Amino acid sequence: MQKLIIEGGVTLDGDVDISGAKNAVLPLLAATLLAETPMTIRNVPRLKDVSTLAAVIEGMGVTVETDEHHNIHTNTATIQHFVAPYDLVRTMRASILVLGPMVARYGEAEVSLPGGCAIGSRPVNIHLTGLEAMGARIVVEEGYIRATAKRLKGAKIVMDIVTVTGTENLLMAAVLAEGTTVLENAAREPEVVDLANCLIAMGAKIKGAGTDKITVEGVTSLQGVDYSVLPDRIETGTFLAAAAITGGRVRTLKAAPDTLDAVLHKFTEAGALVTTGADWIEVDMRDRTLKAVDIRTDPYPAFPTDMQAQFMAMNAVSRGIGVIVETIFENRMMHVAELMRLGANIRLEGNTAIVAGMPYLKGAPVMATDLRASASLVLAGLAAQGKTTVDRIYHTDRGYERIEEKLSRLGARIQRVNG
Ligand SMILES: CC(=O)N[C@H]1[C@@H](OP(=O)(O)OP(=O)(O)OC[C@H]2O[C@@H](n3ccc(=O)[nH]c3=O)[C@H](O)[C@@H]2O)O[C@H](CO)[C@@H](O)[C@@H]1O
Ligand SMILES: C=C(OP(=O)(O)O)C(=O)O
Repeated sequence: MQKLIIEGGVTLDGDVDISGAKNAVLPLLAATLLAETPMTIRNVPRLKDVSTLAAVIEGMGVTVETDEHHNIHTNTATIQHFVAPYDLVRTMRASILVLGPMVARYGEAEVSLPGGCAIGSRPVNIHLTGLEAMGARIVVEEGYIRATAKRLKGAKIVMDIVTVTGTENLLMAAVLAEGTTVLENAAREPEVVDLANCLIAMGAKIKGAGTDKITVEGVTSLQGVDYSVLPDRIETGTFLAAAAITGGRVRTLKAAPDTLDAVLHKFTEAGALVTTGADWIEVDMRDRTLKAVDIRTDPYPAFPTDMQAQFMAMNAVSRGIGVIVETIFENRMMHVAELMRLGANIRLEGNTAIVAGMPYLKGAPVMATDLRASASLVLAGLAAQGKTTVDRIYHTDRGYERIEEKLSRLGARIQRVNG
């Protein structure tokens, strides 16, 4: 198993290129199932999750070619069957995203029930009731969701909870349904908008993406297009946090500043100098004091749960006390115990963490429990005195492309080792 070894205490300084967004490319790959002609997705990050979803659709018979320029080319003409198997789905819950497009276009789909994961139980009931409202017959047996429909029918769907992949799945189902679908209490995340923009380019009729009410007029077919993935706002935020936590300066290039308002506001509140251009963001923490901030996670445009752990690491070495409330996932505080192994002073009360900033952390062996927990441990390791070893970095590789190379170029002493 691979690990990251970090010698902390280096002030980071430099520019870093941001990759395409994991949470945008996954629904876009699923959307290629809707295309009757070949399709190209550009700015694809090289991530484990991308290869997993590519394997899911390839397993169905779709031709998937990845080139050396971060592009994926797909062709659904060769599709043979409609099953997303357990051994792939269990490694990545977002595989559920193939359900909506498959049942919409082919009238049947069989997707392993994703099950829970480290951060929460994460049910998919809203995906399923939404498809049922569109006329799909859903049967859950032997660990699989089997969905069938002659042709989906437009419906008014009010989602109980704001769900990102739920909104995306129902959006991809609605584009080929007969008649009008209205998705209420829809997720407003930039990745939902990116998917809608791609679907519109493919020929879909969608209004309201980016608001909580999305209206879709179904069409009978969609064509493949050439589409470039939105920059990853969470990778961006993580590298900016690396600047803040080491008292340095990092400029993230090929970024999308307008997707990060809530996060940038918190960097400013934490004492950083934040500057932006059309496609870059810089956090400068040199000669400034890092201050603890209060965070409450909520659906977009509020502060994202996927940046909560990284700000926890920042608070751990800041001046003052910061209160962090996680409202999206019931078990997304597993990094607390690991950060405490590095000397962080954190009191956990349910889904609230009270973090008292310490003058310094000290390196230690720690274990990643999930993707963003791993990012918080890397950040804490960059700030800590001495050596930190982060184990189980297969979590990191799900969502960060060559994190150690990108951080090394900013001056970090970090290396990936086997065993
Ligand atoms: C691939 C992807 O895009 N992943 C993101 C997506 O995950 P994902 O789409 O899985 O997260 P959701 O937005 O669906 O989850 C929000 C909350 O709704 C609950 N829920 C969801 C669906 C459902 O049918 N029933 C239900 O109860 C979940 O358990 C959770 O408590 O949004 C999350 C919240 O911003 C992010 O942390 C993830 O990085
Ligand atoms: C929770 C995350 O991803 P996923 O939904 O793919 O587990 C994440 O990106 O932080």
